[in-house]
Amino acid sequence: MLQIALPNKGSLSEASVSMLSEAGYRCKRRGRELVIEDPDNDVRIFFLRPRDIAVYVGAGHVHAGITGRDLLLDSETEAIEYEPLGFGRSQFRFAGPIGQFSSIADIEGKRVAASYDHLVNRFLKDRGISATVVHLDGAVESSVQLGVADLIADVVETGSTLRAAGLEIFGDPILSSEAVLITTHTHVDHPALRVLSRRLQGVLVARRHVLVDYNLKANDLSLAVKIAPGFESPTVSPLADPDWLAVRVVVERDEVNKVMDQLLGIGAQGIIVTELASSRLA
Ligand SMILES: Nc1ncnc2c1ncn2[C@@H]1O[C@H](COP(=O)(O)OP(=O)(O)OP(=O)(O)O)[C@@H](O)[C@H]1O
Ligand SMILES: O=P(O)(O)OC[C@H]1O[C@H](OP(=O)(O)OP(=O)(O)O)[C@H](O)[C@@H]1O
Ligand SMILES: [Mg+2]
Repeated sequence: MLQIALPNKGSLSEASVSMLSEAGYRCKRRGRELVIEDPDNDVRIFFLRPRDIAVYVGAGHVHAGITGRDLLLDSETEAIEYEPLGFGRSQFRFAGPIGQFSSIADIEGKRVAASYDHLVNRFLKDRGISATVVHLDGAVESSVQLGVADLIADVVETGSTLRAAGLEIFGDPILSSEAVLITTHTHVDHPALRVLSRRLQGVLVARRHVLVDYNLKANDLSLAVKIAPGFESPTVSPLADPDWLAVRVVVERDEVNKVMDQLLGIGAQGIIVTELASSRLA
């Protein structure tokens, strides 16, 4: 039975459950259940603190998990990134009071507040900078105002928490993070992990694409295929009127409005867009 760990709270929690549900696993909690059995898929799901997931997976007791790349790297365990999952994107960055820091070199000799101490210590060591990392559990942005640190290193998404604390980012990002599927070298070839990964990829591809249907004069088909070639080739069906065709094609979500404008430009009619629920396209 494949054992999977999901975040029980925090920014990645809801999105992890949604993604696994869309991939066909039973993982919606009715109350505060810590473990859910999914006998149909031969899977057991554990809800654990986001920071602890790499620890359990790294120790080999749980075969796989979803956590942030930043938490994985900070954990310094045996856990490895299996694949990125395209949500929970953030950057891990240094920030200080406005106007006081401009480059990483300015950190020398200063106190850096962080919850991700290993990540920060490694980054500074690699650059030959010595500084004191002050460990805090959260709300790191308040540490400068309250006098326990000169600057911080923390997760930044919109930047609004930083701004509210009178801080600004400086220097290169320490890390670009997102939710990742993790495992260990021991379990990397587990057949059920392969199935999980294929299903998650199916959800990811479906999220990135939409289905476009339209009618077109048969003579214009080659122009339409140039505009939207699809994964392999569009599906073309005859209409009752022999001069016209019905075309169905998969299009990247980000491109769909441009594609519809161009199809309209070559005379396509009745263009409609449909969401994909899941896929096995790639
Ligand atoms: N605002 C955010 N936007 C995107 N991802 C975030 C954000 N805040 C945290 N994360 C990501 O979520 C993970 C950490 O989860 P989070 O901070 O929500 O949980 P936590 O800190 O353990 O919980 P809590 O903050 O309640 O103690 C990290 O991988 C981080 O990159
Ligand atoms: O750039 P923003 O969109 O403002 O988001 C970043 C903030 O979100 C996270 O805090 P979280 O809610 O996890 O609280 P915590 O610091 O107590 O962990 C992170 O630690 C930052 O404080
Ligand atoms: Mg947090």
